Amino acid sequence: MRIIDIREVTRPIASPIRNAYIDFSKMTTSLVAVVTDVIRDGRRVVGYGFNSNGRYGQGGLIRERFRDRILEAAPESLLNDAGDNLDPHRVWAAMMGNEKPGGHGERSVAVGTIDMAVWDAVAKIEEKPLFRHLADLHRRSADPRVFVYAAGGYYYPGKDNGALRAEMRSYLDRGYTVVKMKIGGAPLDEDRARIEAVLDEIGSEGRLAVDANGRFDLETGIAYAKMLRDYRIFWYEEIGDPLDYALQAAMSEFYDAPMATGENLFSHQDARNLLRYGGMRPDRDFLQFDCALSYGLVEYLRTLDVLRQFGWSPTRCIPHGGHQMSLNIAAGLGLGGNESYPDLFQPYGGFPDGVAVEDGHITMPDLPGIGFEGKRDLAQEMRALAE
Ligand SMILES: O=C([O-])CC(=O)C(=O)O
Ligand SMILES: [Mg+2]
Repeated sequence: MRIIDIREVTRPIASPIRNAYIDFSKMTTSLVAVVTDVIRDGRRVVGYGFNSNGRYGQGGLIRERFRDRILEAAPESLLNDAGDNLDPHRVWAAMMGNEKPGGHGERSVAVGTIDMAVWDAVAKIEEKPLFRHLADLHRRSADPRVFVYAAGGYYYPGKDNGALRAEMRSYLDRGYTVVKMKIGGAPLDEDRARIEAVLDEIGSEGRLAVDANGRFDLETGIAYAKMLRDYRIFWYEEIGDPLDYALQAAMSEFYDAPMATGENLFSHQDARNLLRYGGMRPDRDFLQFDCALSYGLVEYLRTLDVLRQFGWSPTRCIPHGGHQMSLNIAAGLGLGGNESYPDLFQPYGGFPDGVAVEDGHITMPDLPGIGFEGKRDLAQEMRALAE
């Protein structure tokens, strides 16, 4: 068996929203297809992947470097020992030939996108849901019930606190128990009023997380920490620059309640530095590394090894990104849950059709691969690329 083609198309996932750092008016994603010569159920097996929001499509890098390295490798060098399936670790090594260490920037997004498609193909060839394949590989039992929270609460033109409240109410109505909103894109007093409006709306029906998207310097981060201490916030996310570990460490002197970060760390080495130097607390904080932005699941497995070395449980991981790949990792390898954007970044985010959120959890259906084919609008885009 072999990979016969890798296709990429860059698609818009634009919307008029804004966080404390960027707007999404020109946001794109790379949709990738890894086409194999394997037939299952009378159809050619094609694995699909895409990058999550926040970084842009990576067509240039994929076409100039990573695609060709895989297609030019000896096909048998990409297979597992039994020769009956792809080995994602060997495909990853082929992609990363002639790449120096460090500099985990956009490259990690291109590789993560292809890696997602490779794992999708592997699980389809195994004729299993990816989460069951991962649990089997790691000799664990899968738990198809996964915690999910609703991310939104963006700034957008003309949005007042009434609209913000209605948005959060709609998430509770759809079964979520934790909702997230942006902070740091308005003056502190205005953000305090936004937070109070949301807390008033959700009452005891849900919990609120807040996300500063790396906007604050230490002084502002502390000012917000002092304000947030007045409320029972689910977590205080990405306070300062993602690589400023000293700032993150200092924050724990001012903020006892849970903090979260990691969506803009793109390698296990960066994750290790966060755990070494960031003062993160394994009994309460959350880690949000997103495989689709950070060299894929092959690298994420190394990150999970780093966590273990530092005494962290995988249950502290609730990845950024809202895609089904991380849902599979959560269900297969015991992460604490996954992000969800109920109203954004469609058709890429979300769950297979018919999967409902109940009491803040979804239950993964048994679909082959990552499960993209269970989501009609997404499957349509995917098949248009490769089938
Ligand atoms: O607004 C963004 O860039 C997305 C984000 O931080 C999140 O989902 O936590
Ligand atoms: Mg975030």
